[in-house]
Amino acid sequence: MAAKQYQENLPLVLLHRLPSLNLPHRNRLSPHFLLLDPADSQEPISSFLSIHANSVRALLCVGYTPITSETLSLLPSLELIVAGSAGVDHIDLQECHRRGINITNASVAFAEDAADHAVALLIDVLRRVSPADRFVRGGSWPVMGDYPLGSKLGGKRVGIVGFGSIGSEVAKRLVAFGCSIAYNSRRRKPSVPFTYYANVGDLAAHSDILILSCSLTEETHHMINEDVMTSLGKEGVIINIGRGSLIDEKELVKFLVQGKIGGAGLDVFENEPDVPKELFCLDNVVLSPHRAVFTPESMEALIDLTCANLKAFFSNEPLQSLVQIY
Ligand SMILES: O=CC(=O)O
Repeated sequence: MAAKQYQENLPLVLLHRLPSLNLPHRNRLSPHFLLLDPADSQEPISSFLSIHANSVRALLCVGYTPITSETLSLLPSLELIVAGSAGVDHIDLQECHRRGINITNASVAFAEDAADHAVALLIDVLRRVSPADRFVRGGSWPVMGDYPLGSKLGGKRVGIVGFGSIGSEVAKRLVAFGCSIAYNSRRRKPSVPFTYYANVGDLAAHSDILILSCSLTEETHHMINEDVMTSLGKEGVIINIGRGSLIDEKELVKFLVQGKIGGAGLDVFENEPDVPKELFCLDNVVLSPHRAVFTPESMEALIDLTCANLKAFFSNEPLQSLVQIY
């Protein structure tokens, strides 16, 4: 197969995916690129890669398939990784930086849906939509009478951690709900009109709600710890659509079980798909299975972005969603 298409001069794109992951955009990509898929080959992956190693300049990473320094060392000609995810914590970024490999991600394709999901989790926690649904379905209404009041979203002080494309979509929505916004990110963004806190603990101390939409790095691992949750306070709510390990999850469970924070809406967890069982019986906690960014529409946007990045790369034009590596 490769030999035929090498002749057709299509640019080579290596697919990197766990065998369980499908490539929904295969039909859209294959007219323009020769997709080298180790899953199509009988060879073990290392010999497959060694055959193509020197020809592969671009790699398409499906889902969160890890890209380690070992994988990178098999691909000496690699110049570009197109990640099909917003987060790139499954990729060895420092090694990419050292090798001069660019990375693009999917945040811009996913931002609106991720932001919608963050707001959905938040409204659910504040207004107790999911537990109220269980109350009605479980037949408790006629027996127990009025359901306890939830609290209003408008007027809340929301601290957004990570103010990239997803964080700014969250802000846009919550401004419309009448919330006041502040944010924390690596550095202050001159074009953003909201109060900036360089320290996440200070942001928590000035917020009723923390929404996590930043990337997971060595610096942000467990950034939401005992001190930050204490600063957020007993009524405070945490929404996490970033990565589970942004929060010290054991500490979060303790704070929730002991009533030391007000609630949480969580789409991501430290050891997915395992979720701490202690959370299951808490009505002030809403859980979703790492689905914030996924809609049929966001998948279409991902395909468009993937094609655009690969076409730009092979025609020496600027990439559409280059990840800055610090
Ligand atoms: O979590 C989802 C993503 O990183 O795309």
